[in-house]
Amino acid sequence: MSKFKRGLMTGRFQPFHNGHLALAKQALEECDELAIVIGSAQFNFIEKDPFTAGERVLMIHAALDEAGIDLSRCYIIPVANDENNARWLAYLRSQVPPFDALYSGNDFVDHLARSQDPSLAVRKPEFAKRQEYNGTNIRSLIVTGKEERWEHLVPPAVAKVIKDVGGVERMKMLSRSDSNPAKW
Ligand SMILES: Nc1ncnc2c1ncn2[C@@H]1O[C@H](COP(=O)(O)OP(=O)(O)OP(=O)(O)O)[C@@H](O)[C@H]1O
Ligand SMILES: NC(=O)c1ccc[n+]([C@@H]2O[C@H](COP(=O)(O)O)[C@@H](O)[C@H]2O)c1
Repeated sequence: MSKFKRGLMTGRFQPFHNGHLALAKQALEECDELAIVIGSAQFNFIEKDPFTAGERVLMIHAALDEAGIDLSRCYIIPVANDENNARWLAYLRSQVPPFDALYSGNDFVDHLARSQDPSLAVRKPEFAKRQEYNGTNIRSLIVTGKEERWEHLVPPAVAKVIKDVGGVERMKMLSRSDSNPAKW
């Protein structure tokens, strides 16, 4: 029998990389089911958040499928941010199926969750190659580098989605100050 009925992991997944996949596998070893929450779902087409929530759903679904993970055990749920951090956990619970374990290596998320429900189990990931498997690093390599510098850091299915949606060109465009509203 699993330790938990349903785990939840949250992240922006810009893009979903090998570290995220490792965390999903770790959670699925301990939980019957896993909810993967796509946070900051309302943001897209900006440097830090280049992909839409829908594109991130495609990435995660394809990566789990490619890894041979039983998709019937997984829920992929985009959730827009709530401006009120003090009620974040209650807000999150209103958007997702019930969960009894939260998987997060983010200290801020850990702090918010524990302060709002001291009984919730918060599980830390065993970080996989944190310097390389890191969204900020991967976005920077996509913008400045060639395919061989970033492709091995994401599941092959994710690299395909990034290319299919024109993600590389989009990110290069967003990095140029004249085409990025955030830099106007
Ligand atoms: N290399 C990794 N191995 C295991 N878990 C990871 C790894 N990188 C991130 N995570 C975890 O995945 C979740 C979502 O992380 P997040 O989307 O912030 O990834 P990130 O790569 O740190 O992104 P960014 O650099 O874009 O902020 C968090 O709980 C985080 O701790
Ligand atoms: N107030 C909120 O809506 C709130 C608070 C904490 C985390 N989150 C989300 O949880 C996710 C976790 O953050 P990391 O991707 O940085 O681990 C983020 O996507 C963020 O959007 C949202």
